Amino acid sequence: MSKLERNWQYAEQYPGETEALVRARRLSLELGIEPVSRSIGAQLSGLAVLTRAQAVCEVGTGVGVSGLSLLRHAPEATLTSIEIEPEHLREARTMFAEGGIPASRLRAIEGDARHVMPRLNLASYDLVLLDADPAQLLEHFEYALGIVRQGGCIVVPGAFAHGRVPDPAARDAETQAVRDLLTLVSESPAIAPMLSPAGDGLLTLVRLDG
Ligand SMILES: C[S@@+](CC[C@H](N)C(=O)[O-])C[C@H]1O[C@@H](n2cnc3c(N)ncnc32)[C@H](O)[C@@H]1O
Repeated sequence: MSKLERNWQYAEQYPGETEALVRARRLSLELGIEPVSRSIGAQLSGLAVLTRAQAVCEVGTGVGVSGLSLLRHAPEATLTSIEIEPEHLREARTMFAEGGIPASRLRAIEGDARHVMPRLNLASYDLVLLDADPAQLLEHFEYALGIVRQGGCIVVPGAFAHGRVPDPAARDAETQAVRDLLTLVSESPAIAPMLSPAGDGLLTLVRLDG
């Protein structure tokens, strides 16, 4: 194992998780839903604190690993979580309830993010997580840009598309969609982008303009 791989592995194993997170992660893997990695979960928890999050939106609930992470250290925050698969959302509701998240802090919306996001209030979210279908990432990003407040963040796990983004030979549509987003935000004067090698890559975008 190279030094970089050892560093990465150490960072992934370092964060502690609550029992609820351990349970949700296990269920997620059993159901074949890829949850955010432990280090990304820890970064989501920290970002919710740093942005003083009160309103958080996530696209791609899964069974709740990212959502539980987002709410972990932000007791004031409520989560609007969008999921297209009813079965995933049903399991997630159970995981949130078992994790002690009261129903008042969770607005779980079943539906396609492309239909739900345009109905959300503009410039009113402190933090928006995009973790659904990579092929729809650019579309989700455009909506996210509309609903995040100035100084708030849009967070995109999977920014390396399973390691394919840095590989010039990888030219599939999903990889290309992530590359297109990386290029778009790096050229935008309205966004401060940060790309971390945590998990499968975590892209954090701070909205700068009014
Ligand atoms: C990678 S999993 C999310 C994992 C979750 N964020 C976690 O860390 O536990 C992606 C989820 O997005 C959902 N999804 C895919 N396309 C969607 C869409 N257009 N709108 C809403 N949800 C979608 C899938 O059903 C799946 O549950």
